[in-house]
Parts: sequence; C-alpha cells; structure tokens
Amino acid sequence: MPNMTPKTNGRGVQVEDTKICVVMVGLPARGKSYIAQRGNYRRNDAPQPSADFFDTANAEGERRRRAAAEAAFADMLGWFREGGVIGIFDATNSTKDRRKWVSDMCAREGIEVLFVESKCDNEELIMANIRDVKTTSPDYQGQDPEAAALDFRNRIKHYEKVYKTIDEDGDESHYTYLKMMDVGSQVIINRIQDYLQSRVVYYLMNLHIRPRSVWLSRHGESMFNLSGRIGGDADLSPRGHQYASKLPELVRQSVGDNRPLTVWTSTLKRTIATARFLPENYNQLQWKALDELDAGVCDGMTYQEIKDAYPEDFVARDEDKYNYRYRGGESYRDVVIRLEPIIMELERSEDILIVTHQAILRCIYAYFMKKDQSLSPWMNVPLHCLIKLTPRAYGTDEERYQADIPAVSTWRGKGSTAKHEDPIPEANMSH
Ligand SMILES: O=P(O)(O)OC[C@H]1O[C@@](CO)(OP(=O)(O)O)[C@@H](O)[C@@H]1O
Repeated sequence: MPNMTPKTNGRGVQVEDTKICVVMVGLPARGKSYIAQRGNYRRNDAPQPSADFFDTANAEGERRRRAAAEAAFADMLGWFREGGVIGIFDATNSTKDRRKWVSDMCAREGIEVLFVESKCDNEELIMANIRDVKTTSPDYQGQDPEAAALDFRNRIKHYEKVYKTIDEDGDESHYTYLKMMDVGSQVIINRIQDYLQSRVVYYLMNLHIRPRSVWLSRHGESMFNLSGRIGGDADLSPRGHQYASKLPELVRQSVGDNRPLTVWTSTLKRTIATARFLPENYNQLQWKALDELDAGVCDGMTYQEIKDAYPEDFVARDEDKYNYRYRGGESYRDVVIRLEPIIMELERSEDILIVTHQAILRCIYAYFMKKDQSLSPWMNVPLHCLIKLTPRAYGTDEERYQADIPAVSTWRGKGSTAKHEDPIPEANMSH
C-alpha cells in the first residue's frame, strides 16, 4: 500500500501548499532590482517620477507610493491564488511599519514571508550601481545621465531619513530574513524554516551583480537534424562542421580577444564537436544536465513515425507540450528541474558560453528573458546562430550573431509533422 501521508514541513503544512512572498528591503542603488528583477507597479503609476515623489514628507508622494504598493500586493495575491508559489515584492520596504503591513497581509493569506535585505554602505559600490544601473532604469529613460544620477542621489537621501534595517534583536527578530551586506560579502540568515525557503536562500546566495554575459548556441546542424530525427547522438552534418569552424570567429566578434570564456557543452557528440575549435585557453566542461530532452521510446524517430506509432501521445504532447513526458523519457518540466544546478552555477559564474540543444536552450533562454516556461517548448531557437544575453537590473539585453551558414529548421508547429517549416516570426515566438 503506498504511503498516503501528505508531506509536511514539520509544522503541519503540506509542502506542496507552501507559498513564499520574497520581500525586498533596502535603500535604492543596493542591487535590489537586480536581485528581484520584478515588480514595476510604482513605475506604472508615476512613469518618470522626480526625487520629490520619494520625499517622505511629501504626503501626495507617500499616498501614491502606498497605493502602488497595495496594487502590486493585490496583484501578487491574485497570482498566488492561481497557484503561484514564489512571489517577489520589490520595493524599498524600508520602514518597520511597511514590513509589518506586508507581514500581516501575507499571514492573513497563509503566505510565508522571506525578507531579503540588501545593505550596502560602500560609497564606491553605490555609485557604481547608480551609474551602471539606474541611468538605464525606465524611470530615467531619455534623460540626461548626469541629471539622472543627481536626481537619484537626492532620491536616496529621502529614503535614508526613514530607512531602518531589519531589527535583529527587537520586534523584527521573529521574521524570516536574509540580510546581505556589501553585495554578499557578509550574509545573515534568520529563521529559515522549510525546504522551499532554504532553496530560495541558496539561490539568492549564488547571485552576484558583477557585469557578465551568457552566450548560447545550439550545436551545428546534425545528421539527425537533416533527416528530421529527434534525440540520438548523431554526428554533425557537413554544414554543422562549417558552423563549428565559424564559431570561434563569431565568438571573437561578440566577446573580443582578451576575455576568456568558460564553455559548457552537453555530453553528446554534436555539441562537443561544435565547440572543438574554440581557443585552447577557454576552459571546457561537459554537463550531463545539458543533454537534450530524453525522448524515451521515441528517441531516433521522426515526428511522422511518432505520430504513426503513438498517435495519442502525439496529440497529447501538442496539447500540453510543457507537461507531456515521453514514455520512458522526459517532459520539458522535467528538464527545467534538472537544469537547476546549471542555473545555480550560471548565477555564480561570470562569462559562460553554452553549446547545447534546442529544448535545453528554450528553457535557459526563457529563464533569462523572463518568459513563461510553459510556452518555451514552442520557441524557435534557430541553428547556426549565437545569442548573447546580458542580465541587467531591468531585464536582459539580447544580441544575435548569425553565422550565415544555411541549416534546416527544426522548429515544428502544433499538429504538424513536417521537419522543415518556416519558423514563426521572432516577435511571436518567444513569449
Ligand atoms: O521539443 P521539440 O520541439 O520536439 O524539440 C526538441 C527536439 O529538438 C531536437 C531537434 O529536432 O534537438 P537537437 O537539435 O539538439 O537534436 C531533437 O533532438 C529534440 O528532441
């Protein structure tokens, strides 16, 4: 008889029911938005507010900030009710009152609160953050960078008047929190109580805000790509080999000469062969976790063969491609879970080039571009194209470098079995 006892976190709450609101705390220019990369409710309401808006003595500013916080919060509650598990509330939340308000509101809804405070008194780091990040913020779009930096310094002064760090010994000592000093040089964690909270803390401790980019490429066209077969461990096609020879030049164009990269491939021949001409001073690492989605019994088949042999599976996969698990294989959801160590390592690392597979790149791309993972299985990630992603505080910048070497399209539309089709236009594919 299977064990039907629900899993609990030791406090009688089913683990599956755990919902966490991550509440950012800290003065502006401490990297909070970089960490959270979420929440622009206040920005919707006051698209380009001046420093006055943040003046705590300005009653109208305070009213609008409060209204924006409430709107953001209400929206987040709606999202939790629809099944969301982790929400991020990105604001300064710099007073005890505001934190108590969030804490009480969440308690009422059965949502756990994890405060994440980013403390930084290092003037150099603060100024670097203002220059690098804030002048590219939507608040300052189209404004003179010097004026923007000045306005921002004034904005911080308003917050400094009321800012209170989380009180470790007094009436906030019961909160669950993570306090980061000077961008992670010291970290205090308090009352981390369950599995999900510990995963979030682990993730946050891996984040850094040093500038870096991640380059993504599929392997060169493979013999299986040519014949429309999925999975397998095929060699590169002649055009795939051409791409491998061209990749060092594409990378040099994008990265420059003096910036060594670390290269990650899967353990499959087609990715290793694609990376083989990259400079010798690039460290190369093979990850099993980067291997292509396991198609189980369908490995090595064409889509037409799958449709003939497993018609119901073929339809079921198109109906819910994210959750459909191949017989004896994997679903996209499984892939996202197995990519967790890759994502953690990516967050800890600086410049990395990843040469991997269509399904894997869809998941990694969706992670960085904040796309809905459940839609990622339908994205078009073309062959013979290098993608550069640069995470910033307000989103991720993307550049693409085409190798100009023809390749088949492996993108397949819903219901179709065709192996080469025109992909849907870029604008529609990635959300
Ligand atoms: O999830 P779908 O859209 O079927 O795409 C995944 C497929 O992409 C392919 C190509 O069709 O990746 P890859 O080029 O790495 O071989 C298949 O091996 C893999 O099964």
